Amino acid sequence: MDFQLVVLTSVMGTVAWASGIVRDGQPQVPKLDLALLSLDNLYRFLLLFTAQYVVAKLYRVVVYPHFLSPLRHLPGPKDNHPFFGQFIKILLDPSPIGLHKKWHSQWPHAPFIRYLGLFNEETLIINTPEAHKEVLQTHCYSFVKPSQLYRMVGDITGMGLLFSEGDIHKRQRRVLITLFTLPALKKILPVFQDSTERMARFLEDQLDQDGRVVIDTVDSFSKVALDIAGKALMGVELDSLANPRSDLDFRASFHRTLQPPPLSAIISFINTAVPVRRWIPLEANTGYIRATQNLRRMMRVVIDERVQQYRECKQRGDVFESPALRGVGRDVLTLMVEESAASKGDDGLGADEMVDQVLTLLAGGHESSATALTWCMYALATRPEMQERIRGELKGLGRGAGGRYDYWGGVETLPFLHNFLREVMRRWSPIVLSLREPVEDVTICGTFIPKGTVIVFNPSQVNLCRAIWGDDAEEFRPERWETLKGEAASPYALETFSNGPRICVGKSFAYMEIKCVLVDILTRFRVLPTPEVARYGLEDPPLKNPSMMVVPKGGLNVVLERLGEW
Ligand code: HEM
Repeated sequence: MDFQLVVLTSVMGTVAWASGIVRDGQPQVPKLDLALLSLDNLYRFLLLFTAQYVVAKLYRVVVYPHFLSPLRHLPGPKDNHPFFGQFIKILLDPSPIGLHKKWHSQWPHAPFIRYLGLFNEETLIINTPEAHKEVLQTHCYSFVKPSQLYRMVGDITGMGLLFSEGDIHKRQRRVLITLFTLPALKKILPVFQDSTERMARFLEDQLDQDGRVVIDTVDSFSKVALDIAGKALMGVELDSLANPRSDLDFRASFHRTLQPPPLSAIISFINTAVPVRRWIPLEANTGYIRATQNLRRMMRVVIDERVQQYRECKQRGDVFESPALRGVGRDVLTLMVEESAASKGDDGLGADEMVDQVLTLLAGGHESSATALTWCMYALATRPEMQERIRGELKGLGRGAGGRYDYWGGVETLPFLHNFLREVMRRWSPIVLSLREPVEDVTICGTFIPKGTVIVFNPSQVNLCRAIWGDDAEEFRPERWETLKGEAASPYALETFSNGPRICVGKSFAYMEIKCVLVDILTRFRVLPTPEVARYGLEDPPLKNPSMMVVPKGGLNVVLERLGEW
């Protein structure tokens, strides 16, 4: 914005200077010179531009945040770098949420904590349940996702539900929410069960002579969750998807975008603050761009085929089933195509919109569910008594046809399993943060927030708050969910899936997926810590930073051991 404004005023200044509107400080009759594009005028322009740009930046970086901003008195760290604020400290911290947590413990009751980001950009962290409620629910549509957030993941998702705003968001949400209702999930469940059973059989095949296998949970569950998502969201075997014009198949492209190599992750981190993506010719960056373009092309092929197959099937008067899921169940894309075909007026989704939506669901759901599964495995490996408790609950359930547990009347109702999972979600919220900015000046919990201020929504800020969860907030204690009291009983005390009109659309889908995986693992294997994990004990392993997910640095290995009869 500053840049455009300064260019405009510099052009106007150059014209005025060159054509003699102002000379010796006196206004003159303008005399337009046809040779405006001369070298002299270029020097004049550069002079005016540099002078004005430096003044504008000094104002933004030094004067406004330190002396004029109405937010400058809010609580927050003051040990800022003169130009980079807390940016470098956040980047170099051992945890992506470490400094946020530290500031929260210093100011637990402040609705917002203010810190300065890159070039001293003022940033507010939502800090209390009340402030979360106001931003995410009461004033939800007074806030939008800022361009920084789009630059984090928008290359992958496009303008799907995650980034649409206002009436477009409400319309898309109406369509997508129907795909995650209980009847829809019941159609999707067999696809999950099919996939998780195949995963368990695959793991059994990997066991050594002692009946053991070591798995890197981060890597393995990322693959498992992507397989499940491929089937459950798109009705395809991901290994069958490739782009003939690229050496990266779907899986590799997805991996390249969501788990980038370190330099690529750093470029992505910088790109959220300053849009440098287009200008960096390094392979670490161009590889990322190629991978995102590749994903979109492959997705478009799948969707065009699905729409075509659906139309042909309807013309024949048959019930449509995705070819890869015949006799198994339904996938979200098919439900989306059916819903769009049946919808009246403008509610249906076009093919481009479907590409955005499916990639949004895939990006929104895959890595977050995989990360939650990693933390489940970590919790189980370090707390064997909890494995036994879940097995004990499963023992009480009967098995139906094909040896499968009844899900809705059985697995879904197991209290300890549910509390275990809720505690995993609280203790290790997979998502590091999301962003908002107000589209107009707003006052939230008595704090005046000017339009355009960057607002950070970090679920762990309330999930781990001692004032809400007690002095043992950092402990992993599923039992706490049996008797929630006071503020902990409020839905705003747990922000892992957000709240309000933009609450995660895939929350029940994620719970169902994770429970299916846990059941298949815990009924076949004992989960044991590797010596490295045993060394961490009940302390968290080191975390990856920068990262969009709260995930162990360099992976996290556990041992799966054949269980035998139990
Ligand atoms: C453990 C797993 C998951 C976690 C922790 C999680 C967390 C979240 C959070 C915090 C948001 C709010 C983001 C924001 O407002 O900026 C969100 C939104 C969203 N999530 Fe999830 N999610 C999970 C699984 C899923 C799954 C499985 C899907 C899809 C299949 C999904 C799809 C979405 C979508 C589409 C949105 C945008 C909703 C909207 O803006 O209306 N998520 N999720």
